[in-house]
Amino acid sequence: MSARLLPGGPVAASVLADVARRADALRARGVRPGLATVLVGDDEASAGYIRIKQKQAADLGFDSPHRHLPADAGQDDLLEVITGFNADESVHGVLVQYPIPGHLDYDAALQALDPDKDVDGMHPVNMGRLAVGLPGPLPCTPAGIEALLAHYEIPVAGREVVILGRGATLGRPLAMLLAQKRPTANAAVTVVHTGVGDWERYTRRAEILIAAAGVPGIVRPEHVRPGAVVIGAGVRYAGRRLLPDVDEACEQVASAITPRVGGVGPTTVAMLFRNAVAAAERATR
Ligand SMILES: Nc1nc2c(c(=O)[nH]1)N[C@@H](CN(C=O)c1ccc(C(=O)N[C@@H](CCC(=O)O)C(=O)O)cc1)CN2
Repeated sequence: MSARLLPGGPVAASVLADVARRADALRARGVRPGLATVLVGDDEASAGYIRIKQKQAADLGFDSPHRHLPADAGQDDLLEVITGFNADESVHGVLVQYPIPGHLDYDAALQALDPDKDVDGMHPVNMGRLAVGLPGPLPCTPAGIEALLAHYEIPVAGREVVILGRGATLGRPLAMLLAQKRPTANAAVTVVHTGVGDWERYTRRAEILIAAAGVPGIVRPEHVRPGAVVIGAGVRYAGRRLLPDVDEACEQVASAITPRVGGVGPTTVAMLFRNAVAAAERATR
């Protein structure tokens, strides 16, 4: 068997088309959506992602003020930039590009953000909203995965979804999202992690297996139930080289699978803009 591929590009395009319509409607009533970005240090990959986001912002007609702090900036410098954007009414969304230099505290920076401007959906208030089912910005990669499954009409409701990985940015919020009572979710979700000695006992049961461990090549064909849908969401980088969690050979066992490059990744950026346009709509209602 060779699995059907599930590229993220068409999913992202459809989300961004909706964002473009909503941004046009905002501008028609005099509101230009504003997405601010913050980069600390000289990480080449992060600078590249910021450029992608700024280009996308320009294409969608967003303002995108940017602050680049030097690698030796202090926590106070970072907090000053964040509180400045919090107070700026022309800025509806703010993101601090991850990673930041090791001497800085990312969680503290996140907590300094106005939760209503948190376009990454990672502020504890927004995680809490997700946990209790209140509306709010959703973490981008989990939201991208839900959108990808819906786009390819892969039924999720009532099915056995196993997530390998319990990280705060991916596995944990994704479990909350896919267990919610909505037509594109409503699954029987299990979260397992690599600290569980026999984690493959769980992954082999999955009708939909989502690899979110960040361990290159950890999911091999023998860990996959034949005919399962496999979503590769966890990645590591060696420099700029992408090292996915899912071994290529899983294509021979799965019925459908995300490509190793161009799978979940592109949906993450689209969801960022969906959160940003929603923040602008909320702030100017
Ligand atoms: N504040 C944030 N920081 C970071 C995030 C984030 O969502 N918010 N995510 C990553 C970086 N990132 C966006 O910022 C990002 C990374 C990768 C991709 C992507 O589409 N990757 C492609 C592969 C491209 C390649 O070959 O390298 C893919 O997965 O197919 C999009 C966004 C960390 N920081």
